Amino acid sequence: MNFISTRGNAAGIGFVDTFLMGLAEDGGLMIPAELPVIDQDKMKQWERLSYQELTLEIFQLFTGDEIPREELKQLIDESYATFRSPVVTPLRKIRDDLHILELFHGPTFAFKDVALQFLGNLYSYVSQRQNKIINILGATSGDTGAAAIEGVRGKDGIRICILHPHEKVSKVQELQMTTVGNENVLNLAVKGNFDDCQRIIKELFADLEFKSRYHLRAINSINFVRILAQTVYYFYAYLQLVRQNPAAQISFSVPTGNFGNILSAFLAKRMGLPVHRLILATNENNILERFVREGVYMPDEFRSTHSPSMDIQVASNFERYLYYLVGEDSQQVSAMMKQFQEDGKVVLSAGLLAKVQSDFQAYGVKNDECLRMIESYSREADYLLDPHTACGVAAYESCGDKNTVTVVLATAHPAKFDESIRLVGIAQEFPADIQRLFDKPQHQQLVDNDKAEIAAQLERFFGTR
Ligand SMILES: Cc1ncc(COP(=O)(O)O)c(C=O)c1O
Ligand SMILES: N[C@@H](CCOP(=O)(O)O)C(=O)O
Repeated sequence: MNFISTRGNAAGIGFVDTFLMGLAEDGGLMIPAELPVIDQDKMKQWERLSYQELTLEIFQLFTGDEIPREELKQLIDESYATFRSPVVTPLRKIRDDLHILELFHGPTFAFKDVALQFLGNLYSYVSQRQNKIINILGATSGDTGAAAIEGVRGKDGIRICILHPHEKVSKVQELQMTTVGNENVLNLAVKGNFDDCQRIIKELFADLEFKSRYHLRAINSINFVRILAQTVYYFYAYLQLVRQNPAAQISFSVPTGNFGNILSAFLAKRMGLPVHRLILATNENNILERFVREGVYMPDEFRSTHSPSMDIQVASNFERYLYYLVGEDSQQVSAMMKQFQEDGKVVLSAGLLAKVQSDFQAYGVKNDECLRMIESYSREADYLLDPHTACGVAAYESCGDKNTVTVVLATAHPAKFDESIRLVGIAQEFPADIQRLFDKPQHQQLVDNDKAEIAAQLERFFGTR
């Protein structure tokens, strides 16, 4: 399959080169030149596949013959062997109308493991097969960083540097990233917020000379392979539910910050997955909710919330959605992104806004509402929600269709966000893998919110062999 940039200046690039490229060279984001369409017959054949088998089928549509099927299968099997659940992403029924898709059974207890265990193995594979230098640069609000580090720590030929916002991630997230003692890992704690971290790495990726000198690779969702790996769990959840009830109409409520998680759902739907409704759940950093409600995409004041991983204003994958919204017209996307750079906002026409509102329902969850959800689901359903999942549940409660089936994505284990859980008076026991982090030494460097200082750190870390 060929991949192109949302801004039109990269064309005819294969799967592996797209994976290595991360951000497109024209500053846009890579997407498939044409999305495959999966018909109902194919979907029926997929109904009884395991998670790993389904991943193989979906990935093969995108990798073509660039990765031999047996080798791809091995990469996938290795990636999901680290999960604590044999079905990888189990569904829990709360009520007839509500299921929770638990995406947190990977090594770092967050949904990011689903894609990043695979990306880590794929980087190793490409590094060995093509003798490529793999220097990974990423930004995190907490979960991507931990999962990416876990995916590559100690792997030959790979180094990773992760920027996280200092004192704006949870204690467990910080420990997961910074207690890793491997020499191929560098943690930079930036005196800023996640948007600052993401802006700086995007600027470094956009500096083509710097990017090529240090062989920079991406693990954030600017890398299309991240998005692709996340489409699988939508198919898997849907197929499990229609096997039990073939007439079910199925919706998803998706906690979203960088627009990656819900973009995967949107693409799955474009590929033929019969999704009834897509509910976009945000927190008080509600730029995406306002976009769906008013048709104006404009960052607001940054807020620290009980769901810190979604404390994001500028959503990386928004540009990919814009591309589909404007009918795959890369010139229009370029013009809109230029407008965003110059005026700090994108304003939609009434026609486009109507289209957005037919694609998504959106709801921004207030801090107190998030806590109320955690408390009431613990008391009434005996289910402990993490605060991000609680946003997904609150969004469903507010705008879901109770006569159909909605799947809320549980994007993290509650133990990762004990600071928020404790606020509702719930004491939880940590899984042993989390508890043991508290006894380990931490490795991180505090840096200013300054691109030049961070570039100098990268030169030191990636520049030596
Ligand atoms: C726990 C958790 N939930 C939800 C999200 C939102 O996912 P995305 O940014 O892909 O939309 C994130 C990260 O952003 C996260 O870490
Ligand atoms: N919530 C994310 C933010 C980065 O998003 P990504 O999907 O682009 O990696 C995190 O946990 O870091």
